[in-house]
Amino acid sequence: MAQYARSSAVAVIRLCNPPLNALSLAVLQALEDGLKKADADPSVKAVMICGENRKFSAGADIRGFSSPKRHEGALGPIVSLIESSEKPVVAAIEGVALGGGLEVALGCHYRIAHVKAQMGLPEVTIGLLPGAEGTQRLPRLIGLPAALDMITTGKHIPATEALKLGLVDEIVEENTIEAAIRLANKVIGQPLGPRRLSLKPIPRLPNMEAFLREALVKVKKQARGCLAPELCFQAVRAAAERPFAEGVRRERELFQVLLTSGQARALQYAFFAERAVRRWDTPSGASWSSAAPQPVRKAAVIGLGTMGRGIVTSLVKANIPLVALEQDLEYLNKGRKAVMLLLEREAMKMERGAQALDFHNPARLQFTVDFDLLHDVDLVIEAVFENMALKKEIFHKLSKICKPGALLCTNTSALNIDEIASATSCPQQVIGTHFFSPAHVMRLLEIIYGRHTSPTAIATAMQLAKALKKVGVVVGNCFGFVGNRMMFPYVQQAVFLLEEGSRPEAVDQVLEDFGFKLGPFRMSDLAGLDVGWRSRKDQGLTGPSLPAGTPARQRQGQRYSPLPDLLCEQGRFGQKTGKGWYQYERAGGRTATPDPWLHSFLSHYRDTHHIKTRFIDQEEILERCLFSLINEGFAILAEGIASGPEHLDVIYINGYGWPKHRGGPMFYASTVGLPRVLAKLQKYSEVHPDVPGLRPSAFLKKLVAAGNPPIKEWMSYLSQQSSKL
Ligand SMILES: CCCCCCCC/C=C\C=C\CC(=O)SCCNC(=O)CCNC(=O)[C@H](O)C(C)(C)COP(=O)(O)OP(=O)(O)OC[C@H]1O[C@@H](n2cnc3c(N)ncnc32)[C@H](O)[C@@H]1OP(=O)(O)O
Repeated sequence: MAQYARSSAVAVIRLCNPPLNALSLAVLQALEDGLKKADADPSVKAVMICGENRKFSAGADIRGFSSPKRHEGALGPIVSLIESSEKPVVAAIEGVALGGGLEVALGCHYRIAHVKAQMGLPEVTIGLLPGAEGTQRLPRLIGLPAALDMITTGKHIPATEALKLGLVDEIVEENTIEAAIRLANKVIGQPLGPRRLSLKPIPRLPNMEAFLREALVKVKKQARGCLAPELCFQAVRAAAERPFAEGVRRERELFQVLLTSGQARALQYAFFAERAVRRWDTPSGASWSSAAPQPVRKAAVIGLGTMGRGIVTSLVKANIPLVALEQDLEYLNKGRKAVMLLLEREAMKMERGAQALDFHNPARLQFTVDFDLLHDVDLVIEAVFENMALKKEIFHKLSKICKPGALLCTNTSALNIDEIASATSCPQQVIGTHFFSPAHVMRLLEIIYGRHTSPTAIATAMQLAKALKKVGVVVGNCFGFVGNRMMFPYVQQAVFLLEEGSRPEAVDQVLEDFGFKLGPFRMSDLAGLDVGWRSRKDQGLTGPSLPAGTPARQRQGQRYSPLPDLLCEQGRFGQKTGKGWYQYERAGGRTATPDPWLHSFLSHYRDTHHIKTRFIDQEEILERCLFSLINEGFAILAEGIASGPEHLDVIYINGYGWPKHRGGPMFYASTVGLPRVLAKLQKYSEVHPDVPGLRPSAFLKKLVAAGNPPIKEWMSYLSQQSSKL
């Protein structure tokens, strides 16, 4: 748990808890023992603390926070013990020093870091605050503005920036341990008072009050209902306003509030869920543990519309040489211009700028209309618009032109992977890679295997997600896959609520108050209403192929709302046309304002169809939208389309703006309680028997009958499945 050794007069304490030396209670005990041993040994003149395997520490063991043991006071006293040592203590930071790990380093009298090390206090991202006096020491070391920024955002900073901020005393490119031992020997006998952060005053700001006021407004705005950032702020404010010991007391109180909060549980669940989905498997037995990815040395993207441009940008940022293909020169030039603009912007955001991206080099990024140039690529991502015939034509061509073994990916958001693969002679190499817009920003990559997709293809797509710094989630093939399939009943309920008397702004408000970045109507306006309209026309739900005499508000005996189709017929496609569910300042404008035209259009529509309007309260809006989405999630799990609830949650958090502090839809259902979700669905389903999305799924009923088991046991109620959580 921690090794104790000697390098002449320097005692070396090495934290050991692979892979990242998380601070479990055992590690902390061993650290304390080591410090006491060094203190008691008169031949020890200085101490050096480092971590096993060139990693300092990723902080407190997050799994430990859900245990009933008391641990809130476990680390703070040890950090104080380090600081009060009469022998100089040097931290040798390699790899990561995060959370409690950095707090240990802050207790040390000197900090030396490897140039590639990363530091941060990311507790806020798991619903906590740095509870081992970090909120009190960091502002004393690097000043209030920088400390507040690090603590309320949880960002990791590289060693070079840490040096500029004064967080570390020195950075080294070679052996950090040797450099730290040298430093420890050098400072033996020097006064330690000035190195004890708890004794330092906070550097004053010209107008502390105004700074804190403005900072709080910013923190609250960014938090969007998440509690931890504001409590982090309060702890740092205590550092600015109170003596050290009082600040520590305040930090402990606030830490305790967060530790027992539902939000912390949700965020910690989300942390492990994101890691659990990396261990993918399929019902046919393919698995991450046995499938090896193939290398992607060169890739191609077909189609330079909005999605294709973002995908190209992502691949260039990941340093993958690339061919970008369009159907003709006009589209190619338009696409090239847009891609270059995106890349210029990305380069400006990066530390080493455009040089690092190297996108002006045709050997790294080539634009073409010539399909034959795809003959030597390892992977192709097709990103043309959602049309099965067009996609099949392209895949047929690809299977003839590409080299054997090349991975053929389709960026479809709903279409059948098997049908696309049927156009090729190599269906085992065909896979869905569903990116989310904007593709160079959004973290989610939904990876869809078809009936014939090989384990190697899945492993390669997962490897690609990692290279693109995205979260890959492997799911099965069905209409809309996981994300959009769960979205359909949610959006459908939102539209039905309008028919029954609500307004877009009222529905959006409820869901945005819940924590979504955008409510369903603002989101549809952003995505473009025409996208769904085209899909509904292709499905024969609207448009010229609709059989004459079809009732306006029914399709195949089920309730249907033609409202979105009617808006599209009016040319209201959302932001792009300046009008949709809202009105905008101009076509392409982003500021949504309620539209009186839409309100009277809705009244007229309700009159035409003799719909009695009623007042719909917030609870009904929230429950009908969310529970129908969750209900679809249970159906997806029962069908084996996803191998666990964590997959659905990771998809929703990273691709659909679901508030992370609520843990994802399935985790949320577990916190509401499955009996309650079931009872509400039953109630709404009785009122709306023609809406299948409200009919409780058999799996949900089974779990309720089984006594509402915890989320990690759900899958065991389906034959043979086990949870990865
Ligand atoms: C019982 C607890 C006693 C402690 C008492 C403390 C008392 C309170 C006082 C202080 C409170 C301090 C609060 C904290 O320190 S909270 C922790 C803050 N740290 C973090 O949030 C960092 C979390 N880790 C990461 O962000 C990443 O792991 C990173 C370090 C960036 C590395 O990323 P990557 O290279 O992608 O590796 P993985 O994420 O896959 O990690 C590898 C496995 O390690 C597990 N892991 C990582 N960090 C922790 C951790 N802090 N605790 C437990 N486990 C951790 C991770 O889950 C991976 O394992 P697996 O694949 O099995 O899930």
